[in-house]
Amino acid sequence: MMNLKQLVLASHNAGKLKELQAMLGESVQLRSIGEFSSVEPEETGLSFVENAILKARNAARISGLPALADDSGLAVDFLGGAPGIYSARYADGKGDAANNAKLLDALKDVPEAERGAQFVCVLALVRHADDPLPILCEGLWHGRILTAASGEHGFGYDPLFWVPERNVSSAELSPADKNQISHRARAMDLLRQRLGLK
Ligand SMILES: O=P(O)(O)OP(=O)(O)OP(=O)(O)OC[C@H]1O[C@@H](n2cnc3c(O)ncnc32)[C@H](O)[C@@H]1O
Ligand SMILES: [Mg+2]
Repeated sequence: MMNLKQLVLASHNAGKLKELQAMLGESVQLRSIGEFSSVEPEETGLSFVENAILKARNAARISGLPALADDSGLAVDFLGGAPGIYSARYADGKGDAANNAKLLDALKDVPEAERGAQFVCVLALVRHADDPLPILCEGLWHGRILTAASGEHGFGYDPLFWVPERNVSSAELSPADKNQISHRARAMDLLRQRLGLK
C-alpha cells in the first residue's frame, strides 16, 4: 500500500484542493503540486479519464510522490455535453466569470425543461509516474443551468448550477453540504472505499 500521508494533489485549482482535503479529513494530508511547480500540463486527452491520468502522472513525476488528480467539468444536455472536458477553457482561458457569461449566453431563451446538466468528476490516483494501474473513480451530479448566477460559495460554475434535491444553486449550498452530495463527493466516496479508508 502506498504511503498516503504524502499525497500530492495534481491541481492548481484552490477550490478543488479545499473540497478534497475536507472530504479526506486529517488522515491524509494533500500537498498541492503548486509547491513543486507552477507549470500546468497541457490537458491533451479526449476524456476526463485521460486528462486525470495525465495530470496525476505529471505531478508524480515532478514531486516523486503518489499523486491524485481531479479532472472535472460541466456537461450541458442542450449543448450536446459541452463544455465537458473543455469546461475550464470554455471562454478561452478568461476565467470563471467569462465561462459563466458564455454559458448563460449559449442557453439564452432555452426553456427550463431543456436546461439539464451534469457535473462530472474523475479522480485518478497513481502510486508513481509510470504506474500501470491507476485507481479511477467517477462521480456525476445532475442538475439544471439557471438563467442568472446565484450564491457566493464554491467556485467555477457553481452559481449557475441548480441542485434539484436542495432547491438552491450549488453556490448557495454551504461547503459542508456541497461536499456531501457533489460529483466530487461521489467520486471521493468510491476512492475512499478503494483505499480502505472507510
Ligand atoms: O486542471 P486543474 O489544475 O485541476 O484545475 P482546473 O480548474 O483547470 O480543472 P479542470 O481542468 O478539471 O477543469 C474543471 C472545470 O470545471 C469546473 N468545475 C469542476 N468542478 C466544479 C465544481 O465543483 N463547481 C463548479 N465548477 C466546477 C471548473 O471551474 C473548471 O472550469
Ligand atoms: Mg485544468
